[in-house]
Amino acid sequence: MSKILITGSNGFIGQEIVNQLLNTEGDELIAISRGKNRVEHEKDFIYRSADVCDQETLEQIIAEYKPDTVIHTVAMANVDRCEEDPIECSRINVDPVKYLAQLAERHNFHLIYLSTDFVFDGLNGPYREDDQTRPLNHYGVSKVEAERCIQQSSCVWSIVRTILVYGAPYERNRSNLILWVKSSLENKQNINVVTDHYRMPTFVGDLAKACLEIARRKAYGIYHISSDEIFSVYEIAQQVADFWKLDKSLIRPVKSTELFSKVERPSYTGFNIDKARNDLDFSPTNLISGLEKIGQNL
Ligand SMILES: NC(=O)C1=CN([C@@H]2O[C@H](COP(=O)(O)OP(=O)(O)OC[C@H]3O[C@@H](n4cnc5c(N)ncnc54)[C@H](OP(=O)(O)O)[C@@H]3O)[C@@H](O)[C@H]2O)C=CC1
Ligand SMILES: Cc1cn([C@H]2C[C@H](O)[C@@H](COP(=O)(O)OP(=O)(O)O[C@H]3O[C@@H](C)C(=O)[C@@H](O)[C@H]3O)O2)c(=O)[nH]c1=O
Repeated sequence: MSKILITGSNGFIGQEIVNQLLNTEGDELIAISRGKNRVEHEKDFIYRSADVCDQETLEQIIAEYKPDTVIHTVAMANVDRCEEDPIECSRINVDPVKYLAQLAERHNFHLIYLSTDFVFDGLNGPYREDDQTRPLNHYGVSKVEAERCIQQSSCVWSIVRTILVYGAPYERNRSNLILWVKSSLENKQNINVVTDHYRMPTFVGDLAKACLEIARRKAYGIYHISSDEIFSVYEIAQQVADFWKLDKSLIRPVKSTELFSKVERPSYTGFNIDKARNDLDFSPTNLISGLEKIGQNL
């Protein structure tokens, strides 16, 4: 039996990984997040409320439970907040990763780190794993720095980059792009949606499955995990309206410069996912199937 420790287990992606891991046999789970545990499951698991910026506590937890793998999802993932407070962004997004890489060297575990398409500038997508990074904002800079800390260490590592993750969240009060569009249109609210951001949206179940496959297969290096369909965010909103038969006229097309005056985001990302297909048998959920799955879970 392998021991997998997940940081950020109360987060959108963390909760999905926790549930998938508990729903399959074979691995033992240790979960860490800041507050009280917010995942209830019929199967017991070890939960420790801890701040990953607290190095002493982190080392004590690693030394006590001796995980084989650590999946690190914790981040300040609000891009605007990262821009407003780059010091806090670096404290949460970089420092714990640097320390986890050192712990991975000392305690011999496989470190799996969640990263993003925002490491790229959006001028040459879809991107391959070895393409040159060039982040446009502080969030992206912090993720590149964290990636570099891992790559420069001698630990055993995987970096999982992903894009605009959506799905039915375990906690019903949590939102993401699809649920925001759906609920706004249901409530007859007008929304401004960008026509010049192109993404390959990622179904959260696919991402969690890929992280666990990487852990189980000991697949090392960088992995790009997303769908393989490129849409503008405006097209995604249109598809949501079509799928749930909502009023499309409430969706107002706008340019990103009208919406985001301070923080630049990459225009055209998307990933080449051949490596994940080959090494992990990764097979992405398309947007319509993702919407169907959300519909079944709401
Ligand atoms: N969501 C997306 O579309 C994408 C996400 N990613 C990456 O995936 C990862 C996970 O994202 P996501 O699940 O959406 O993020 P969330 O914000 O939903 O989850 C982050 C979790 O980390 C916890 N946390 C934050 N700071 C600390 C800390 N100091 N110590 C312990 N726990 C902490 C939070 O706890 P609490 O709830 O208690 O505050 C929260 O549960 C991130 O690394 C992000 O950069 C990459 C691309 C796209
Ligand atoms: C708030 C808002 C966003 N959008 C668009 C902008 C963007 O393309 C998309 C999602 O906007 P958000 O501000 O939620 O997220 P944003 O910060 O753009 O998205 C990112 O999240 C981080 C964590 C990542 O790592 C990325 O992969 C990425 O998907 O929706 C609108 O069109 N209208 C709006 O009112």
